[in-house]
Amino acid sequence: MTDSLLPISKVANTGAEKRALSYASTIFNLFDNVLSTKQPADRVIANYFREHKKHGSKDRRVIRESLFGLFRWWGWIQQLGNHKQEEIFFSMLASAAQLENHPWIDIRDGWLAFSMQYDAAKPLPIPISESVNDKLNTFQQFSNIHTATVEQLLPDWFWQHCAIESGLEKQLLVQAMSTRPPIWARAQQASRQVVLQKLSRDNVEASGSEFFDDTINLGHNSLNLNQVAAYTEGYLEIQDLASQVIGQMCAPQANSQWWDACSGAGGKSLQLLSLMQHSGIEGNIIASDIRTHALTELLKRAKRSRFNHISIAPWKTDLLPVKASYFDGVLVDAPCSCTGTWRRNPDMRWIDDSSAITEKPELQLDILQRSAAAVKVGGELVYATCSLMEVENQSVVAAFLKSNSHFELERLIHPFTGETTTMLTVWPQQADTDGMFVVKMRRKR
Ligand SMILES: C[S@@+](CC[C@H](N)C(=O)[O-])C[C@H]1O[C@@H](n2cnc3c(N)ncnc32)[C@H](O)[C@@H]1O
Repeated sequence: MTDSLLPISKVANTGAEKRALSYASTIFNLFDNVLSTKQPADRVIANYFREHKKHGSKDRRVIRESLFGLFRWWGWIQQLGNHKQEEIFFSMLASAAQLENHPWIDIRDGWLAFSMQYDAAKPLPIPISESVNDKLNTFQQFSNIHTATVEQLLPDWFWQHCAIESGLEKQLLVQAMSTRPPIWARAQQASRQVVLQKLSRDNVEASGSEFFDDTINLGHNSLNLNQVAAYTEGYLEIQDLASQVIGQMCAPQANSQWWDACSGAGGKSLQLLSLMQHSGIEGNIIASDIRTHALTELLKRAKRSRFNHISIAPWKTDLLPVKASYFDGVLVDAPCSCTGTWRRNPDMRWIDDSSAITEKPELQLDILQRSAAAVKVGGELVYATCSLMEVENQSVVAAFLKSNSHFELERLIHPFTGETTTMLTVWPQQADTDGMFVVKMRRKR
């Protein structure tokens, strides 16, 4: 990471102002690096902390949360002006801290004191409600930018590709996209009740979910999983609830043969194994990916969770790495724009552009076509993405079915809304999750 310096002329008079200046220059460095290199903020911040060991846990939290706050509200605060100008950057930091209701009021007020909005007679109100409309009002008053709108929190190119038309639905989506979802996980190798007891012994706050009987909600507290016995002993896997919907829609039968054609490090492969176990005898899973190191990680996770019926078959060429017409089920969890995971990575909505969406459908259709050859007659083909965009979802499936009339769509019941559909989108606002898309097709002949 190259050092990017905020030109600071302000002089700190109090301890809080000194800390505010010091945090501001670190956050500016990170923020400017993310924008200029277009590398994910998570990676930039992890590299920075690896190289700068001086920061304690509170520093790390202030820096991390403030950086993510800037990206979460960037659609509004970028209208304050050029972030490379000192007073403007302080205004941006103070706004983001206020919109996020950060608990470090002294730091926020330090930034406010150096900002172009500073007026000693007008302290910032705390806290503001979680409603995105209330936040918009507060921002408009603070900045005097009365043209700011709720939709601006997501980039224009997102709206150009998004099927949502109703104003209310848009608002609900932005409301969800402006907050972080809880950490969702799954119980495996034991009932949820047993896993919740194990978590409680380690003082980890957790609860069940009404939707699936193995889902666990770990809330918003940050966790060091290596100190959580339920995790190290393989009884707990972190997996967003929307992602869990995909395994649930696969609904693998006992003793069935599944191929996870884009397995990555195996989030869904492990879920499929766990579901098979629930329903009786564990079947077999073969996991494939073009990234062999992800498959190595998958084998480590499977070992920790004591799942034996899994093997790997990396894609080395475009030729099928597994037997043709053999599997009861094939899951294609295709590479995509990841717009459904923007709640956890708010930087991605500003460092990506529309090519993140428009470049993927050709590859998605190609992987789906090639993988379909592995499904046996009567077997199932599941296509999934963590995208919310029609061009990566419904359009890819329609193009596939047009030239593969031996497959037909199956009906699915949306687990959060009860709606029956053939093309199931999980929207983040439905159950406080990421966004996902899933379709199930059956091979007729
Ligand atoms: C959405 S991720 C999969 C996530 C994974 N299923 C999980 O649940 O953790 C998509 C995966 O597709 C893989 N991929 C990309 N291009 C591919 C290709 N041409 N063939 C097979 N896999 C590919 C990526 O390496 C990535 O791991």
